[in-house]
Amino acid sequence: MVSAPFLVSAPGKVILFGEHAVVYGKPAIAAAVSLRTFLLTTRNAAEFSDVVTLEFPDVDLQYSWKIQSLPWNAVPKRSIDTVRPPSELNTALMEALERGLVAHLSPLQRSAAVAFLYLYLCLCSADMPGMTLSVRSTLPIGAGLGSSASVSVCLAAALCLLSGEVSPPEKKGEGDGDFNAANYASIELIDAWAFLGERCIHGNPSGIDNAVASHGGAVMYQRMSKGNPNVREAMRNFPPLKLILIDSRQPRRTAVQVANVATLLQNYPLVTEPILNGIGALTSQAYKLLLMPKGKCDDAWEEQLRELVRVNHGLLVALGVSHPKLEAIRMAADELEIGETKLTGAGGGGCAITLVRRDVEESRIFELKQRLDGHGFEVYETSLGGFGVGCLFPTNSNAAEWEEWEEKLFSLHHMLGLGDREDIQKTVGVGSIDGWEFW
Ligand SMILES: Nc1ncnc2c1ncn2[C@@H]1O[C@H](COP(=O)(O)OP(=O)(O)OP(=O)(O)O)[C@@H](O)[C@H]1O
Ligand SMILES: C[C@@](O)(CCO)CC(=O)[O-]
Ligand SMILES: [Mg+2]
Repeated sequence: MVSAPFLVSAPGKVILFGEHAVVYGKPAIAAAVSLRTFLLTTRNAAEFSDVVTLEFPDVDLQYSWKIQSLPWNAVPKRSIDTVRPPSELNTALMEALERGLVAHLSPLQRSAAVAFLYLYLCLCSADMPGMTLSVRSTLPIGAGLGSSASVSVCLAAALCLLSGEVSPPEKKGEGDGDFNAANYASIELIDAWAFLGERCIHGNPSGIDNAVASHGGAVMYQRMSKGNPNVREAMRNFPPLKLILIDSRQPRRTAVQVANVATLLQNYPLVTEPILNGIGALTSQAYKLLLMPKGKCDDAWEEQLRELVRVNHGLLVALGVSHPKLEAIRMAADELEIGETKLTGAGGGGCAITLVRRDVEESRIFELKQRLDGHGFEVYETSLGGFGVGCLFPTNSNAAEWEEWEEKLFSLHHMLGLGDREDIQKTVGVGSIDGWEFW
């Protein structure tokens, strides 16, 4: 059990191949991005010791609940011989939460508040002191980069730390290499709780987004049925890919896009199943390509990868999850012969990625960026495959910085503009403050 204040952080992700099909048990490939969510947990002052406060300034939400008035009676009893939470939400608890506690909030705010309350009630107890949990993200919200999963992972990590379900990361010992069994168990537990947060936010998640946000790096992920453990293959020697990440700035909700594909599958199973199988098959091909030793990543290799990007996007269009703005991005990149483009994440708006040909001159990339900017789209600079969930505690040596970034992160109570985002990344970014520890 740790005491506040402390900070946790988790990354967003880019899905390179396989979104939507991954919900139906097909493989998908995703990597962590350098844009991240940060969650600060602080102890409330004495006059607020009986409330838990949630501050989600990115979605304009600040709300306090009296701890004693929360529906503790509806919380399912945990089985004493299982550490991991069940993978299904408890219906009685969900009903108790949605009945009155969050009814007045907008859908954007409500799903995040429900995720928080669900995890808080399951992981904490009615006698916990009053706390404030403040969340800020440098990820665009609802744009396909896994903002919901990075929030869920941060909530799960903070609440697991508060309740003592996980301990802060252990320093890796000599001979441990990258692996430490206790840290691995902690990440698995945070991931499992975050999956329930994702369920609160978008109904039927595959689990790939929270897996990447908690473990970091790049993974091939496959959801298994009938209680079998999901496949999560870390892809360690992920080749450096030249990607442009573009946000169409068309808002959409993953829950809606996933539900639309479910309806298509229900109405036209004979048509939709082969599309999902096709996405699964092309992802398996891409997986083999991405595992090739560096020496074999020649022009032909690159060409095949780009082809798979193009086919993947075509199949997503067939599923009905593209958007005219995403098509405009794809057409601009096609016209300038920059590479192949696909939507990433749930689609219906949000982001696209262009896998850039290695031989393209910088001037053409510059022109693409200018055209996209003219359409009001936003181009992100990000690197792939970074750290997963981590935490930072104030120490004597970082006390001065602690105050500086706390101010930077949490005093800006408005939606992030690009300037703010870059500023925050630079100031608080993992790697720029000493003391961040990763499980
Ligand atoms: N910074 C944030 N503060 C509070 N809530 C957030 C924040 N970021 C995301 N959320 C929650 O996540 C929801 C958006 O999640 P959604 O799954 O629709 O999109 P995404 O995760 O950005 O994209 P994708 O799932 O395609 O990767 C919001 O409605 C909100 O509930
Ligand atoms: C659309 C989807 O496949 C990816 C969202 O990032 C949904 C999921 O896997 O949970
Ligand atoms: Mg999401």
